[in-house]
Amino acid sequence: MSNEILTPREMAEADRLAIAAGPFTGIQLMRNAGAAVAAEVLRRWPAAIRVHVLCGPGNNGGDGYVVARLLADAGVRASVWAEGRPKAGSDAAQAAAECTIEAQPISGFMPERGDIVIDALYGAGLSKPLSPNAVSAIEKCRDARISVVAVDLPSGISGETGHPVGKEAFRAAVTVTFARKKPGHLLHPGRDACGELVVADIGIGADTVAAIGSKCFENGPALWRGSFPTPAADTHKYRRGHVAVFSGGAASTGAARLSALAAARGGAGAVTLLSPGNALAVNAVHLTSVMLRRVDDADDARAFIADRKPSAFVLGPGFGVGEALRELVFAILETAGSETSLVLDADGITSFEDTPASLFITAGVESAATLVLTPHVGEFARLFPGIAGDDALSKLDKARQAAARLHGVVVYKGPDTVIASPDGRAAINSNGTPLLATAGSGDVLSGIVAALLAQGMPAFEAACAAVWMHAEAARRFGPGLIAEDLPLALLPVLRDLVAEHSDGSGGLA
Ligand SMILES: NC(=O)C1=CN([C@@H]2O[C@H](COP(=O)(O)OP(=O)(O)OC[C@H]3O[C@@H](n4cnc5c(N)ncnc54)[C@H](O)[C@@H]3O)[C@@H](O)[C@H]2O)[C@@H](O)CC1
Ligand SMILES: [K+]
Repeated sequence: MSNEILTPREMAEADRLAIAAGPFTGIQLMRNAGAAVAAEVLRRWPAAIRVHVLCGPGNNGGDGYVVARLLADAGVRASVWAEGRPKAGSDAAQAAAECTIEAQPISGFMPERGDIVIDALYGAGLSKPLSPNAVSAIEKCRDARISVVAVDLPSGISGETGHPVGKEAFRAAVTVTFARKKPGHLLHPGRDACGELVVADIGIGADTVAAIGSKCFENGPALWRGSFPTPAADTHKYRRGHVAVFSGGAASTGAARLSALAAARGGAGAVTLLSPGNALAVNAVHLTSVMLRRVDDADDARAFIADRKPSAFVLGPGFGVGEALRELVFAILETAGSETSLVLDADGITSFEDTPASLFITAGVESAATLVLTPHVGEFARLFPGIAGDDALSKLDKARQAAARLHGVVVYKGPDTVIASPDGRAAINSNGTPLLATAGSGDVLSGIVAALLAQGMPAFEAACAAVWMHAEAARRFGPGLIAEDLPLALLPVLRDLVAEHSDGSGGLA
């Protein structure tokens, strides 16, 4: 796998293991890193005349000295501006000694429009806010609209959280990182600060990375294609899974129908809309292949479960917050069985704002149905206020802690959706698009998750696949997208996934 994400600490451990295993020593890895950055600069700006390299005191600065030396060797006018000096005897000190360009104090750095700047001030070792000189360098780059190439990470951004450690951070056009992406490259606002992200191979092997045992991945088909459902030739509709979606009352039925349609497009063999009596008529006029059944309360839900044995439920979209919803959740978790799943979204989450422990305890019982929760930032804070308010935690940490507390999968939505499983696995989604910021898009996502669960995909993989497909569908559809378009926009995405499954060509990365 090459989709593991390493925290800065895990990356330092991978460096250590790689150096211990050989063949590369620390300085050789640093030379490889610097060479990768210099090659990227020369490839993108073959006519670059003047390049400024900002070098910090640690190994990030060490990479910078290598870049400066190689660019000068290639005939570029390279200058070096240093903040602090590498510690004697360190790899960075050796890289600085091999660079014959005289380092000048960073306070004198003054780029001009058209220059290129290499930001090699701080990377994985950033431990405090940037100095006034470093902040001033950022401002000079911004004012002169300089193209910045960040080494490993834009200085000022935490590789762990993606948040600035102080108030300021570089905004790069390109960031070249090494071996694997770090959370800070994919979590906002770090993702935007990176510009285009390039992952360079510097000689740290896949087996070394595997030995680290990271349980965090970048979301994409490589993560879940092995369990993606493809209907067998002898299948029938109920073997492809039966999804049940709860409708709200007469004035709020649309959200549930969006979920239901998405569940059908997502491959569920049968979908039933469970509607209160007062909304049956309005639902009936809008449904064709989706079945309709009257369910007014938890007793009706239990009867439906005993009678039809659905494989996955969606509850929350447009339903209304309150006791009626909570009773349905308990009815499903307690009676549907551990082979079934419940996707709890929107009002389904908010309904537990005052009594979250009751949800966590019920979901934690071994025989309970599997729970997948899909909160956006506001809903997340309602259910997990302590976790949400802890500024030291990254979005990744927050989702993981929430999943452990919930005993279920958490899809913490946003432009950088994080999917976390109670077993510690997590994925950061990177194909998100602002096109999805449209009413009803979350209802569609819930329906896709349920469709994949109903077809037997494990909960973490189903949630990851649904998040990726949802965004991919929106991207391919493009501007003008509304939630109603999304179920149909899934078709080309599904077509490629299924084709890839059957011919093994790996058409989607
Ligand atoms: N062998 C290795 O370990 C490799 C490391 N690489 C590079 O090494 C980097 C990590 O190196 P380091 O761990 O030395 O960390 P950094 O180079 O990011 O910074 C560490 C140094 O900066 C100081 N510092 C941190 N924040 C500061 C601030 N805001 N103001 C002033 N000083 C500050 C620290 O006290 C320490 O001296 C990676 O980002 C990557 O660029 C690459 O060369 C690949 C190989
Ligand atoms: K940097």
